[in-house]
Amino acid sequence: MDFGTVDSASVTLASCAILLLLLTTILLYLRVTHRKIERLPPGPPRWPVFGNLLQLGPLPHKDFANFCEKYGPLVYLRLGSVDAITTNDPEIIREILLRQDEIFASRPKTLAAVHLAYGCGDVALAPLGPHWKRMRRICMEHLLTTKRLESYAEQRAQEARHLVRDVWSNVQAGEVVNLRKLLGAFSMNNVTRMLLGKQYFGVESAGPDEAMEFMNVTHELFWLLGIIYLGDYLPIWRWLDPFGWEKKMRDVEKRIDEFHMRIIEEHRKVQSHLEEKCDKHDQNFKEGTRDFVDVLLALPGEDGMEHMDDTDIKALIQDMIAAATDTSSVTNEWAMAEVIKHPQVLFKIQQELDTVVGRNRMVTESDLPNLNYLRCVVRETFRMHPAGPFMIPHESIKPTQINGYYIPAKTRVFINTHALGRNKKIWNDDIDVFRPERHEVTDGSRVEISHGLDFKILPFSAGKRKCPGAPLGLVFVLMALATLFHCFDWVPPPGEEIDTTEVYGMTMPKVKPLMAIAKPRLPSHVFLS
Ligand code: HEM
Repeated sequence: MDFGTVDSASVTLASCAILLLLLTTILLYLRVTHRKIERLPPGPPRWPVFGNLLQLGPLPHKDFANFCEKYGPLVYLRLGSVDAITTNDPEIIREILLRQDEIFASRPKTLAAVHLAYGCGDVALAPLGPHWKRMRRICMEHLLTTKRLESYAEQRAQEARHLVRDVWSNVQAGEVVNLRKLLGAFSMNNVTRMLLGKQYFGVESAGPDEAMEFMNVTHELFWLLGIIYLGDYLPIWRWLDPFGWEKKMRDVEKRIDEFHMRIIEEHRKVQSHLEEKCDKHDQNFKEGTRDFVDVLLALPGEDGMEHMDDTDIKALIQDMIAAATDTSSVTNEWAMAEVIKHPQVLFKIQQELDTVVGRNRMVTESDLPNLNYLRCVVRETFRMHPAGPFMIPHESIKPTQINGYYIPAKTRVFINTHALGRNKKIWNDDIDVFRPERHEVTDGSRVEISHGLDFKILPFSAGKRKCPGAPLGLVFVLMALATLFHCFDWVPPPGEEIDTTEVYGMTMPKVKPLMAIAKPRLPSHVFLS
């Protein structure tokens, strides 16, 4: 044995290890001193390892709002191993979403995003980069175009009539109306008809087994996307996974994928049948009443591929279902709850509807721009009950500064829209009062339901990541509300008050489903037409 050779090998190995240790120490030291030199925004004191995680309760948007109250409009938090900032201030929001959009328009790679959005291969949860750009362009240029959305107008009108018919049958049976159930079905049917060419609720639905499976799996998907999973902040939590949430994510991922795959296969079968029957270049075959899956199946793929990858199609469909259904139905339920709680608001909405629409026909989409008071009601609903309290969290891609404070790369950004709507510096003191009149305009112009120049409300966000479905989302909201307030009078069930306690999640609904009594207010021929 050559002891000399062994010795020199161990010496080299030991030197490498020491060098590595030294380098790591220097890097860590530089990182810490850099942070000390570069002033982080103020924030609550932090615990070792957990940071501020232990200071968060079941309603984190309220905890974050309290931090802003105490430490100022821009607050730094350490959530386990993750840097985070939160704000409820219009100027700082504008800085993040517009002036520094290039830096803050990415998304954190959370475990829910990895498992439930095809490895972040969708639009909404994808990090900033060429894939997100391509998927968003497909949404804007092929799915959510004005022309395509107009082609579904008749389907939407049918769903509005279904909604009225469902309430009407509750009235005939002397039953209390479960508005959560009906508004959920209205949004879901509108979305699935447009996306998949199917309805899952009502008389012409796709069949009870498929509808039930779809309902169960989407319900679990929404819940998992909404939870704050500690494994995203404390890597050790993932080894333990004490509540089995990561296992649940993998289970839902599998079931959703099987569901989407079945839908794609069904569409392929129908398409090849149609191709056999008619000329491929026939305009009717090309345009017909194509749903989103048909459109996506006909698009070319990347790098000269004839068709889009199935995974990309599934990721897009998944995104649209998640982004379009709960957002609109939760907003509708809140608006109905607040209006039923405030009969004087209901009275003013109905006065406007009687002037614009009259009492001899149903509301149509062309009436919606003329309902300025109802538009104020929707703005006020978004102020008090934004669909998602933190929208979808953003992430910074490189270090930057806001108001002279250092913001490290990969900082998670929680824009607190719930607290923005209750920020006393921008709203009057009556922030907890539902008062649509605060949004009224005096120059006769149309009330806009967007962030506007002042960023006082932020229903659909702004900048690169702003909601691409905002015009459609607004039609879902305005159409359901205008129809229900026009056709019926509404009161709470006898002896009950409307409860407005909320539960935290990706969207934030009322704890209890909204129940109310409806009374028809139009002549019966309008209902029967
Ligand atoms: C009332 C209804 C709706 C509300 C309140 C709403 C609100 C939002 C918000 C706040 C965001 C996050 C923006 C950000 O992170 O900065 C978002 C993103 C998104 N929304 Fe909507 N939305 C609604 C309806 C819809 C509809 C109908 C669709 C499509 C059919 C849609 C598709 C999307 C998509 C794809 C994104 C992700 C955009 C991206 O990350 O690039 N939304 N929406």
